[in-house]
Amino acid sequence: MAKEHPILETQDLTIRFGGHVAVDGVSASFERGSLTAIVGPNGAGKTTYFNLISGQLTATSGTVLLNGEAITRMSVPERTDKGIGRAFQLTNLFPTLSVRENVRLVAQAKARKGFDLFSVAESHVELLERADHVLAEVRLIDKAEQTVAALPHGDQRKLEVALLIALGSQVLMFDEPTAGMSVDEVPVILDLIRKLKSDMDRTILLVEHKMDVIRSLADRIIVLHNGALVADGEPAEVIALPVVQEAYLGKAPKSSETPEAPEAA
Ligand SMILES: Nc1ncnc2c1ncn2[C@@H]1O[C@H](COP(=O)(O)OP(=O)(O)OP(=O)(O)O)[C@@H](O)[C@H]1O
Repeated sequence: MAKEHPILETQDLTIRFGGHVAVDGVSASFERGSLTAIVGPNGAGKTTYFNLISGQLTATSGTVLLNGEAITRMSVPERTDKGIGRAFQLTNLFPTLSVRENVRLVAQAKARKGFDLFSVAESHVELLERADHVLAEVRLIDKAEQTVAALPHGDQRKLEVALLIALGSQVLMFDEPTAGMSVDEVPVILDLIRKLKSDMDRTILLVEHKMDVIRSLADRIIVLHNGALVADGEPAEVIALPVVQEAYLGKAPKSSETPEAPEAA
């Protein structure tokens, strides 16, 4: 049997801004159902790497593959259609409509896009059922009737994730998902991310600075430094590396220690 492609892969992915190489030959592959945290000091290239995957930026060289298909030159909407879901970038919430209607409208738009002569258009009831299924998945079903404008911030974020799922996102990307959240909203969103992985087998990429968040969620950590991938492995193994200790805990590596990765690129 042919080997299954990793759901997402970057091969020698590079972007230059003038003379500055912000992402420098990053090769990494992501298995279905995995949760990978991408870490590194400020300016390491984490958000730029995200932008290259989701399409906000186009690589100078290298390739992004989704299910084995090159998406490197595709626009953001094309990548979204293919299954890349970047969280908290949606501006198309309808604040005066209910939570359920918001999800239904996205499910409907998605169904229309996939419509062809041989497919059967889904009925309104089927779309509502689909919407409720997604809302149950993100633990927002009990708020289905509420208008979006009345939702607390944490629930609006859940709804945004629901919309990505309704759009068919296979890879969910979170760039500092707890930034700007109140203390009681943080566990809500962390719990959601955990459930997306464990209950729904989604593939999750997370840019995060907070080590406690990373420890509690990630099953793999990738470290970027000056745009390059310098470490890639299990959380405990990677966190113990001098390069990570230095960047996150302010501990300078001893001169005898070389910041080598278990699986350096
Ligand atoms: N559009 C751009 N034009 C020029 N330089 C850019 C652009 N986007 C990013 N950079 C530069 O690329 C480098 C990587 O930036 P990036 O925002 O990806 O880092 P980061 O690891 O996400 O940092 P932080 O943790 O502070 O968010 C930085 O030096 C930044 O100034």
